[in-house]
Amino acid sequence: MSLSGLMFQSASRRGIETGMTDALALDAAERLARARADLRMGLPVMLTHDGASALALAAETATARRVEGLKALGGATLAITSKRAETLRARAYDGDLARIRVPGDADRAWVHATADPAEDLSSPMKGPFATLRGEEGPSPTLARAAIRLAKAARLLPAALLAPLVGPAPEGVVEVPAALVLEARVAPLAEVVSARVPLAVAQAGRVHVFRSPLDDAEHVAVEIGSPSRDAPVLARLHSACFTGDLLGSLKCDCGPQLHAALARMGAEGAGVLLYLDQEGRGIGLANKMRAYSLQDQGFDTVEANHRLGFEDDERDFRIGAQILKALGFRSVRLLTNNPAKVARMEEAGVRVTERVPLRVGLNDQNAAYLATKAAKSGHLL
Ligand SMILES: Nc1nc2c(ncn2[C@@H]2O[C@H](COP(=O)(O)OP(=O)(O)OP(=O)(O)O)[C@@H](O)[C@H]2O)c(=O)[nH]1
Ligand SMILES: [Zn+2]
Repeated sequence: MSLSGLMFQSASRRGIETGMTDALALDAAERLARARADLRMGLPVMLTHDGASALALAAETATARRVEGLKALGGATLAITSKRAETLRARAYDGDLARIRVPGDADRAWVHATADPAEDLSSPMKGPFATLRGEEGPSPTLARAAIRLAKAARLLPAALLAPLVGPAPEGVVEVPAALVLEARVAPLAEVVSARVPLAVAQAGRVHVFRSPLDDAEHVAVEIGSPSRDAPVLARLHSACFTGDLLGSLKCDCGPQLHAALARMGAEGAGVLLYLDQEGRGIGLANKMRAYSLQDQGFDTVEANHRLGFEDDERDFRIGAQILKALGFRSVRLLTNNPAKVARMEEAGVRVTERVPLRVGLNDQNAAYLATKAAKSGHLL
């Protein structure tokens, strides 16, 4: 019996009116949250589109039992991004993604090895891969939604799908693909703010923002009492656990974070957004996978691609939304990344000045910074 069926039955048995049943039904945000959590746990989700449905598992968390269960439904497909397909030399007929026909003898190890580039160099004999085109298998829309959910769950961007006829199996959450693919900016709301005196300025205040659509927690650090009527000195800093907390020498994040705060302290005013976008939006585990690939000789951009990600998976509209929520309309932006300036302007936050932030260059990160300059347009 489906989950919604269960809820309906227990509610009606107790004579509770329809209003209560409605109150128990999952809304769009809850469905997405359930789907992300379930994929992380290795559970399947049901995706629907245009009258067709598929069961989907994240390749990374799929257990042997569930892989076999999905294959038993007939015609299992592994959906990967076109970036990953390039590395695997698999033909991508669907633009941004490729649907690989899962061979009859493929097991969990095959699924993992196809999704995860960790062993690409040590076992290069993967494939050849037969990819689907057109009407074959689960539609590109279903496959795309499954990959998008895996990314949102901070897993490897690959999903195993099998066609499903009939209602959702017991306990499996049903999610329309359109819900996943609709490009929406998370509606952020401030949860709380409190005074935090900082080394760089006694007058510090930390604001915490959350969205009902995901598990992210973004922070704004306000220094002094910046005027809302003039451009504020601002930094959009993406979380970097290794650089910000551990003092990693592989990037320049830690020194940038501290230099930005110091400058705001010196000017007596500013706002630093600490955005929950670890690893340019791919999450810490995937960033560490990228680091392993970098130790095999790939640069920061190539490593992202081999994993199946774009160079940069961040959504800077989040930063713009927080600035606006705090009442700021224009900024002097501390960054070396022209894309950040462009994204702010597009999102309706005026950037009156780009303030360069050149700190933290060392022997270990020189190649990383050079790659960002050459491939991602960063200004040195
Ligand atoms: N995927 C990936 N992420 C990385 C790597 N090195 C650092 N990062 C992440 O890159 C992000 C850097 O963030 P920022 O410093 O805000 O952004 P930026 O694009 O470098 O721009 P500015 O610093 O403003 O010039 C952080 O989320 C880091 O965790 C890497 O090799 N791979
Ligand atoms: Zn970093």
